[in-house]
Amino acid sequence: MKHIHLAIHYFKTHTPELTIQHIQDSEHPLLSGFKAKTATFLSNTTLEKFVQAELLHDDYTLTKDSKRKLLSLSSGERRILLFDYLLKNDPEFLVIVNPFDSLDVKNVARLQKRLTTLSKHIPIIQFFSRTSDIMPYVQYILKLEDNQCHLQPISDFLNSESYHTALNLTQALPKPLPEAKKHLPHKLIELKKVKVSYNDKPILNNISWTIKQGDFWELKGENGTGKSTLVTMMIGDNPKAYGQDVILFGKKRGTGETVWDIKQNIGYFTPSMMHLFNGQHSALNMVISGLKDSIGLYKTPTDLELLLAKEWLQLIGLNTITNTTYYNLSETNKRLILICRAMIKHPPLLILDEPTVGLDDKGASMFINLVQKISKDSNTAIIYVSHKTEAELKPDFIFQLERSEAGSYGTVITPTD
Ligand SMILES: Nc1ncnc2c1ncn2[C@@H]1O[C@H](COP(=O)(O)OP(=O)(O)OP(=O)(O)O)[C@@H](O)[C@H]1O
Repeated sequence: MKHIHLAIHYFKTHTPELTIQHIQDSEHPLLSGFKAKTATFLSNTTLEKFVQAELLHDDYTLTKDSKRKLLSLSSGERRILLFDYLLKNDPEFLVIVNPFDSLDVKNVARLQKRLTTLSKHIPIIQFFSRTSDIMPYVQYILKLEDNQCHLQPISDFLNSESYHTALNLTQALPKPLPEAKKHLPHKLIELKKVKVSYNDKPILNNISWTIKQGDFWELKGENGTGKSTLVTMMIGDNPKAYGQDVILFGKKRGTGETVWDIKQNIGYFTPSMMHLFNGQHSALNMVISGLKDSIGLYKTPTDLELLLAKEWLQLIGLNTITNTTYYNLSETNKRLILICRAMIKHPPLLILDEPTVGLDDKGASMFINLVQKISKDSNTAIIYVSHKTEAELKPDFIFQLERSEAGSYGTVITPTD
C-alpha cells in the first residue's frame, strides 16, 4: 500500500498536535490513512518532556544505557537519542517537526535515509521551516484554512515559492552612545592550547584561537565536537577555563574578573533564549532594554536612548510597529528585534548560536542580511555557530573542530568566494 506523506509549514502559532487533530478529523479522502492511528512526534516538545521527566522524577528512559543525564549531552546528541528511541518503538505514523535542526551533515544524511525507508511502511507528516528540508517522498503540502485541510501537490508548491527576501538595509548602522566607547585590546579573545575533558573523556585538545576586533567567524564541527563547550569558555560560564591560557578582553581568566565583567562585552543570541522574552514589552522598549541589560524596560529611557532605539527599528524596517507588543510579533521580527537589542551597545563580541533554527527561508535570509550588515559596518566581532550552511553568510574565517581520540582539534579555514 502506498502511503500519503505530507509537509506542513511550521508556524509557532499552530501546535503540531492541534494540526494533527484536524487532519484526523478531516473527511478529505486523501487523509483517511491517518484516522484512528497513534501519532509519534519527533519534536523538541517530546524531547522537553523527557528532560523534565529526568529532572523531576529521575526517569532515565532515554539515557539508561549511556548513564549520562540528558542535559549533559550536546543538543545534537540529545536529538539523536530521542529519534533512535522513538523509531525503535514501531510508530503507526510519524510526525516530524523540523527534524534536522541541530544535526550535523552526517546525522542529517543518516536520518534522511531512515525516514526514506520508513516512508515505505508508514505515513509521515513533516512540519518544516526551511523548504530545503522537505523530504523527497512528500507528495502534498497541507494548509489549514478555517480549520479545513487543503492539499497542494508538492511540485506546485515548490514552483510557486520564492525563497529569498532581502532586508532593505540601505541606512547606516546606528552608532553606539558616546559613553559606550571602551578601550579594549585588538585581540579580544586569546585561547592558547586549551584542553577540556569531561569524566576523563577528552573533548577539546590544544585549541588555539585568537579573535580580533571586527572579525567575522563561523564556528563549525560535527555534533558533540565541543562548539558549545568552546563558547562557554569565552563567555565566562565554564570553570574549566581557570588555570588555562584563556585571555578574555585583555584579562587572563581567573585573575579577579567577574563573569559580569566578561558578559558586559558580549551580545549573545540563541533561539532557546526566546522564551525569556515573552513579556508584554513594546518592540521599542525591548531594543532599549539592551542598553540596560534587562529583559524589559523598568526605567524611563532618555531622549537619546529613545532616538537610538528608533534608529535600529528603522534600519530593519520596523519603525511602524514601535508600540506593538513584542509577544505579538512574527518569529522573524522577534529575532531581528533581539539582534538589535544585543547590538544597540555595539558590544565588542556578538555570539550567535544556531540563530536561524526555526526560521523559514525568508526569515533566515533577512536575519543573515542583518548579520552581514553588522559585520561590515561595525567593529563588533562575530562568532556564528551553525550546522546549516547559509550561502549568504560569507564569514571572514571558519574555525572548524575535527574529532580525534585525544579530543577535537581546531583548524582555521579562510573561505574563498
Ligand atoms: N557537563 C558535561 N558532562 C559530561 N559531558 C559533557 C558535559 N558537557 C558537554 N559534554 C560532552 O562534551 C561533548 C561536547 O559537547 P558540546 O555541547 O560542546 O558539543 P557541540 O559541538 O556543541 O554539539 P552539538 O552540535 O550537538 O550542539 C559532547 O560529547 C557532550 O556530551
